[in-house]
Amino acid sequence: MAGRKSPPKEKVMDLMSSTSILPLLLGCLGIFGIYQLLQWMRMKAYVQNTVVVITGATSGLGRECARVFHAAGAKLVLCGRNIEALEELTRELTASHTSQKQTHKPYTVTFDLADTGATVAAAAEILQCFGYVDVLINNAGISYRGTITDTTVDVDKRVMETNYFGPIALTKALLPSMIKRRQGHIVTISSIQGKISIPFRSAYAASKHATQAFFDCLRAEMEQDGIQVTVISPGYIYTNLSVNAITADGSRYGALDKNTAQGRSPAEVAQDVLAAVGKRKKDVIVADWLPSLAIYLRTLAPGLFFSIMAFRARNERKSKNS
Ligand SMILES: NC(=O)C1=CN([C@@H]2O[C@H](COP(=O)(O)OP(=O)(O)OC[C@H]3O[C@@H](n4cnc5c(N)ncnc54)[C@H](OP(=O)(O)O)[C@@H]3O)[C@@H](O)[C@H]2O)C=CC1
Ligand SMILES: CCCCCCCCCCCCCCCC(=O)OCC(=O)COP(=O)(O)O
Repeated sequence: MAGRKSPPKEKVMDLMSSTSILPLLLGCLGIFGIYQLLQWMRMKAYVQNTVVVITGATSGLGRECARVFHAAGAKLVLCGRNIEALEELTRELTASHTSQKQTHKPYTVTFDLADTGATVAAAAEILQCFGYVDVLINNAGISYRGTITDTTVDVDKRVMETNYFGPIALTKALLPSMIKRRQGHIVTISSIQGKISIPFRSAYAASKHATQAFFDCLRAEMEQDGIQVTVISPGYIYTNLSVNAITADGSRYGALDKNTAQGRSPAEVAQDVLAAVGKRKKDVIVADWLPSLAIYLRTLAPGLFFSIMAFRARNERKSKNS
C-alpha cells in the first residue's frame, strides 16, 4: 500500500537481498574461516617433529609448554635442575601417547642456569639428543621482592644470572649450529616487567628489561641467517613464581601472591606460546588490557606513569607497615 512504512527488520532484509550483501558477508566469513584454518595447519606443521628445547620444564609455564608442544608432535628436550621432576614429567608425557598423532619420547638435561660453565656444557648435551635444535624456549626464571635499599648486590646478581646471563649463555652456545643449518627459532619468556618497571621488583624488572633488549638485538642480527626470535611478555600467571621468588637477603619469599593466584592459567598461556611460535611472531604481549595500557602510558605519558608507580610504592609501604 502506498505510503505504508515497512518495519525495520523487513527493510534490512530487503536491503540485504537487493544489494547481495548477505552472500557477500557469507563469502567473507568463508574466506576468513579458510584463512584461519590454513594458519592453524601451518602452525601445527611448524611444530610437528621439530626439536624443541624448554628450560624450566619442571614447573608452571614450562611444564605446560612441555605438555602443549608434546601434544603438537614436537621432539622435546626438557631442561631443569630437578631430575626427579623432569623424569616424572617425561613419564606423564610418554603415557599420554595417543594413536591419533605421532608423539616422541622426550629427553631430559639437568643443569643450573645460574652456572654459566654448566649451561655451556649442557648445550653440548642438548645438541647430542637429536643432533640439532629447531626451537629453544628460554622459559626458566625466578622473581624477587624487596626494596632497593635493603637488597644486596649478590641478590641482584643471582636474579640476573638466572634470568639473563643463563639464557643468553645457552642461546649463544646453541646459535652456531642453528646458523650452520640456516634454521632455528629462539623464544624467550620475558614479562610485562620487561617493558615497564614496578616498585619492589628492581632486580626482576631489570633482568627482564635486559632480556628484551638482548633478544631484540639478536632478532636484527640473525635476520640474515634465517633465525627467528620471539619475545613473549606475559602478565600474571597462576604458578609458583611468587612462592619461589627471592627477597632482599636472598631468602625464599615463600608465599602465593594475590595477583599471581588471580593470574591466567599456565595451560592457557602455553597455548599462546605455541601460537606465537607457530605464527613466528616477533614480540607478543600476553596480558589483560591494564598492563597493556600501562606500557602505552610509560611511552606516551611517562610523567603520569611514574606518578602512578610512586603512589603504588607509597601505598604498598603503608600497608606493609600497618
Ligand atoms: N608467573 C607469572 O606471573 C609470570 C611468569 N613469567 C615468566 O615465566 C617464566 C616461568 O615462570 P613460572 O612458570 O611462572 O614460575 P615457576 O617458579 O613455576 O617456574 C620457574 C622454572 O624456572 C626454573 N628455574 C629457576 N631457577 C633456575 C635455575 N637457576 N636454573 C635452571 N632452572 C631454573 C625452575 O626450576 P626448579 O624446579 O629447578 O626451581 C622452574 O622450572 C619465568 O621466566 C617468569 O619470569 C612472566 C610473567 C608472569
Ligand atoms: C589514567 C589511566 C590509568 C591507567 C593505569 C595504568 C597503570 C596500572 C599499573 C599496572 C601495572 C601492571 C603490572 C603488571 C605486572 C605483571 O604482569 O608482571 C608479570 C610478572 O612477571 C609477575 O612477576 P611477579 O614476581 O611480580 O609476580
